[in-house]
Amino acid sequence: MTKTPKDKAPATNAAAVAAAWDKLAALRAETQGTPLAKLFETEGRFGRFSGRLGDLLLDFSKTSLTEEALAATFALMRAAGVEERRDAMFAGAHINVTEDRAVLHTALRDTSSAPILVDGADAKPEIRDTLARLAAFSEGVRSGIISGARGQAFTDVVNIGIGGSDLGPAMATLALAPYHDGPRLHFVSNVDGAHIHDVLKPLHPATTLIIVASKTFTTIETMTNARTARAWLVASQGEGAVSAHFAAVSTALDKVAAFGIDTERAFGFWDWVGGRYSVWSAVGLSLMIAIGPALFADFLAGGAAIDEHFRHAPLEENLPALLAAVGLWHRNVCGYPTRAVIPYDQRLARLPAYLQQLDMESNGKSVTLEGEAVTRPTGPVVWGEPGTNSQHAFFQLLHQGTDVIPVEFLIAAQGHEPHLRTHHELLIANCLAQSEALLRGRTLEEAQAQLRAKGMDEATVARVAPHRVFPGSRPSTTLSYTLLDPFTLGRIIALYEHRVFIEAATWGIDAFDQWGVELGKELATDFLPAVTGAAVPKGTTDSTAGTLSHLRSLSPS
Ligand SMILES: O=P(O)(O)OC[C@H]1O[C@](O)(CO)[C@@H](O)[C@@H]1O
Repeated sequence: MTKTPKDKAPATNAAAVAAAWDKLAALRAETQGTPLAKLFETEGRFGRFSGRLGDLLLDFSKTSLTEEALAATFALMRAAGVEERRDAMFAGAHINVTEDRAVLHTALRDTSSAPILVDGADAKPEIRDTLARLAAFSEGVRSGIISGARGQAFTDVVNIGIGGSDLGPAMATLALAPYHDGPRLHFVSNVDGAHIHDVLKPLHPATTLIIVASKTFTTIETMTNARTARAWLVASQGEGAVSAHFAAVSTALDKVAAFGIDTERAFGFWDWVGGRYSVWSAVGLSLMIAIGPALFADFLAGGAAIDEHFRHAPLEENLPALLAAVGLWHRNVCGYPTRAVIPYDQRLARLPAYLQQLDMESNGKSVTLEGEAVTRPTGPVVWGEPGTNSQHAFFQLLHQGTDVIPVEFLIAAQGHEPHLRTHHELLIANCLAQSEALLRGRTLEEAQAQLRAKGMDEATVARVAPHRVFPGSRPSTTLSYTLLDPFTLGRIIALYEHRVFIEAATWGIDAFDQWGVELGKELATDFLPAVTGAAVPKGTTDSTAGTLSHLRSLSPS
């Protein structure tokens, strides 16, 4: 695709954008203070404030969005050029302006015959070819045809990567545990030696395959862990075993070769796939080995189904747009700085961490596409833990703390353990009860009545009742679906990807770079010599120098 100035700037209408923000602020002022429960007095709220796609249901009726506010949010998105920017992304325009790159992770899950042009060349043949090589390799490992240096089948696979080269496959592998029929999967990401030590300790080198996943193949954590794994393998199997026991996933295949990994075992991807969007690419190799290429194809198909929907459904019926509308309303209009993601699914335990990178690395930005300071808050803090565990940890603050924290619940109608149906019923009951309780709260009068009903004297009622008041009107959304299968996981991830995209496009920021992280990488490299004995870099504060000197005095000589 030819780069034109049009690629670099979305079609925004500044006056209309400003008017839409003003309208939203005015609508908020009108309705602020109205209890959320009161909104349900108007019949049909659930129907009007929910969106469906097949069995996916996004219920956002437990938010303070009104019909007018929702319409104003869509007007804002349109004025900000969200639809044009979406089309530009799918067309391969260089919408990642600071890195001058196309953004086409969606191409990885597009199995249609239509070509996808990246800088004038069809990307599809290479995508198909890589997918076929990944499938052949995965099947080989799963069947034992591809084996270790001494002919033993691989029982364990260790993916070494960090950030997008770890979180996606690690999150998805746990999420899809019921579908595993391949070797055991392990993930090493942290440069803390404890991580690789603990992962490798129970494994046997003769039956372990190591996948080094790194888009750049320069990330210090990954390269350090890869070298440690190599030494671990060589110590017991000899240098000659490296080619049989290592595979790599990267865009830098020259660096993979320089590391000594066989080119037959190297799987490429492209600079138009951002790290945090790369689980759909060869970075998903570990997942494919765990669940097999056919189910991996289902996972891709789930993503593609949301892409289709995102491209063609009007914003008013578009699930990513509905989720983004809630996000923008909460972040910018209501001023809530964080949002909690609470999957009522133990196997989605890593989803909050995955979404943290997706959302916060994408939208943690303070300048616009034009390089000017933003004038409104951008990405919120995203955090969470699975329910019901989180109920016994931080839900106290969600219910009675001084901050309003919108919650995004996820729940399946079915679990994978039909013999434990009671557990799943309890899970659903808890999820729904929490969203209802956050919404309704409990008034002082209700608290007092409850205590009186328990036979408490008036003095105790007066003392205890205030502590049992819940303000309520705490917003939440609930995403529900049949079962967390590969297709649905693909849909959930793509849904969130496009939500992040829409929010970024509305704010006019570049969601696809991560210069803030690059800064940390540079500084750590500068500090390494000082940790091992050299002088601290010039300009280091007393604070850092003092702590470093303390650590050095305590480290083994
Ligand atoms: O895949 P790589 O190049 O090793 O990078 C790992 C991660 O580092 C980052 O650049 C910064 O954390 C992420 O965007 C990326 O997913």
